[in-house]
Amino acid sequence: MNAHPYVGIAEPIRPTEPVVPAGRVAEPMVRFEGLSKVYPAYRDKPDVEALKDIDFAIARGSITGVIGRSGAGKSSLVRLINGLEKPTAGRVIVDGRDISALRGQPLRLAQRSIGMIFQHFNLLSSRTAADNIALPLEIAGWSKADIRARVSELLDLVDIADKHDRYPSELSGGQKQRIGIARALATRPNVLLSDEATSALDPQTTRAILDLLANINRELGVTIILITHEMSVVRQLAKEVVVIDDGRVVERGHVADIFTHPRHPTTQAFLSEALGDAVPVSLASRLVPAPLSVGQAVIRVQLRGTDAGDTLVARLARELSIDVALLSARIDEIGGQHVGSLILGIPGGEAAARQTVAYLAQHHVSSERLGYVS
Ligand SMILES: Nc1ncnc2c1ncn2[C@@H]1O[C@H](COP(=O)(O)OP(=O)(O)OP(=O)(O)O)[C@@H](O)[C@H]1O
Repeated sequence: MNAHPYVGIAEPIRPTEPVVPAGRVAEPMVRFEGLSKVYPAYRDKPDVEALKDIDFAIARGSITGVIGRSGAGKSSLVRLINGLEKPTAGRVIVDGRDISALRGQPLRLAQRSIGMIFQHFNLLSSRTAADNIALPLEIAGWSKADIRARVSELLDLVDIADKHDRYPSELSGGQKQRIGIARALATRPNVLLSDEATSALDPQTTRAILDLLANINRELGVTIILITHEMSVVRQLAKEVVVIDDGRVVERGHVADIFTHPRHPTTQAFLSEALGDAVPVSLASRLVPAPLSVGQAVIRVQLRGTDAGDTLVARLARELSIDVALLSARIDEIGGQHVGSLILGIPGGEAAARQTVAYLAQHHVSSERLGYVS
């Protein structure tokens, strides 16, 4: 029997050894308990501690983003959730069952209740869209008539009913990912693991796929775990976020809280990248480190969860009587709070620059002197 991770089954699996008594509403969909993963030394390569002491839970029906840089341990976490890897220590409980303890047929059955979507779609090029979606149903032994009905339902769900007979080579990236999503959902899994599923798509298609995933979560109640290195994906879709760095969970909580008040340097770096904190090239080329007799001090203001972002510059200018120049601005809203960065030009010499920095600090807004321009 084929053991592709995306393959599902027709009926809900009956747990053989439930860890938690049935009916416990609060039981999360996925729970990591003291989870560690070490890949043993190989030839001249030392041991790799890919995951260290992971302890957190993912609520049923939630959409959780797991974000981290390359090598942080995201793929290892995915492989531990769907039982393709065994933990070195600890365990992973999925839907009440310790998946890390399952082997053979019970493991294959459990894997079928976890849908997977991939960055490069992993469709079979020799099969049409409909036949790709049908594959897990064929493996699960559905009848031809049931498969036909279910495939047609799924094509409607992902909104590409007209592509039924098309081959992957005839489809766009977004359409291929829709097929991937339909295939992952074919057998009604409880959990959908998305492993960088939008990383190969353009921003507009990404948006459409994320909207589709949001609808699926809302309508089918499937728990979605989004593995990504892109903060924008987490921000658009997830309510909860887990930041992994060097195999450890370094921050975790509501997306709005974490991204408006990032504490760990990795989270701060994700935010800066997403918001484009970089100084515009035309400004950077004119910046000098020492004050000029005539010119402006250039100050970068970090808006992190302040609700006063929209009036801050106006108030600063009015209250300090300074002709503040707005040299660059990037403001976004996360959970109703302003997040972004402004680059201000402050004329009036050192005294005005110091006053500005003090004013911002008084209002709990952090700032940084970038230099001076004439
Ligand atoms: N099968 C393996 N054998 C040995 N080391 C591995 C194996 N798989 C992953 N690693 C190592 O474990 C660490 C975590 O890798 P992992 O692929 O989980 O990270 P990731 O966050 O998914 O990275 P990426 O975004 O680049 O895929 C890395 O140092 C990686 O080299």
